[in-house]
Amino acid sequence: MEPLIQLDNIRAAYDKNVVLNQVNLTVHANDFIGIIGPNGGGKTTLLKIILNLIQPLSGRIIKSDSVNIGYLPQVNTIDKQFPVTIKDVILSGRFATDKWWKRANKEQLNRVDELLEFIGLDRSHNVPIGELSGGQMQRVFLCRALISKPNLLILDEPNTYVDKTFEANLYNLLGELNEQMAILLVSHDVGTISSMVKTIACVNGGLHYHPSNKITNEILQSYNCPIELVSHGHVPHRVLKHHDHE
Ligand SMILES: Nc1ncnc2c1ncn2[C@@H]1O[C@H](COP(=O)(O)OP(=O)(O)OP(=O)(O)O)[C@@H](O)[C@H]1O
Repeated sequence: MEPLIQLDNIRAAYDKNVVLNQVNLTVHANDFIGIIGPNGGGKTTLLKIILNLIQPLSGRIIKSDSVNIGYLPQVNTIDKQFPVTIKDVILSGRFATDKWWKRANKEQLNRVDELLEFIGLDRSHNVPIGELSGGQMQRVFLCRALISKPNLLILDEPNTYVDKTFEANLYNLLGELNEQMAILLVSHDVGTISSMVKTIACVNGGLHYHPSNKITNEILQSYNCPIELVSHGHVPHRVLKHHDHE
C-alpha cells in the first residue's frame, strides 16, 4: 500500500543551526511509531516538518493525497488564558479539512459529545479552557486532533500532564485508535512508550529507525543512544541522554 508520508533525506535548521540531518522516515497506515530522543534532539522539529509548519533546508516530503493529520501539540505551548470553551477548542480541529468560514455541522457537533465520552471527560462543552487542569486540557486537545477523523494522529508528549489514573486509559485509547489510524507518538521517556508502540524512531540530529518496540540497552548503545535513569517525583524514568557523536 502507498505510504501516508515519506521523508527523504531531510535537513532542517533554525537560522544556521542545523538540527536534523539526513533524516528518512516512511509512515504507513496503522503504523504506531514511538519517536524518542533526548531533549533538543529534534523530535518536535521533525513533527513540524511533517505538518508543514516549517520548511526543510533540503530533502523531500512526499504525502499521499489521502493523508489527513490530527495533531496534539505539547500542552505547554497552549495559552490557557485564551477565552475559548471546550467546544470551541475541539471544533477548531475541523479546520484541518474544513474551510475556516464553514459552520460546524450537526454531525461534527455530535462528534464533540462522542469524543468527550470516548476520552472520559465529564465537563460541560461551555467550560472555558482556563478552568481545566493540564491533564484535562490535554484530553480536550486530543479530541480536537480527532474531530476531523484523521488517518494519521501525531502526539507530542501526550503524557506530560496526564494524571496516573488516566495514563493507562490513554494508552488503551491509543491502542483502539491505532486500529483506525497511524500514530506518531513523541516522548523522551523510553520506558513509558515501549509497551505501546510497534516501532521506534530515535531522533538525535539524525534518525535511527528500529523496526521493533523492544528497546534494549544494547540496541540503544549500538546506535549511540545511551539512556539514563532520571527521577520525576518518586518514579524513576529511563530517558535518553544527548548523543555526543552528532
Ligand atoms: N523556533 C526555534 N528557533 C531556534 N531554535 C529552535 C527553535 N525551536 C527549536 N530550536 C532548537 O532546535 C533544537 C531541536 O529542538 P526540538 O524542539 O525539535 O527538540 P526536541 O527533541 O523536541 O526537544 P524536547 O524533548 O525538549 O521537546 C534545540 O536545540 C532547540 O533549542
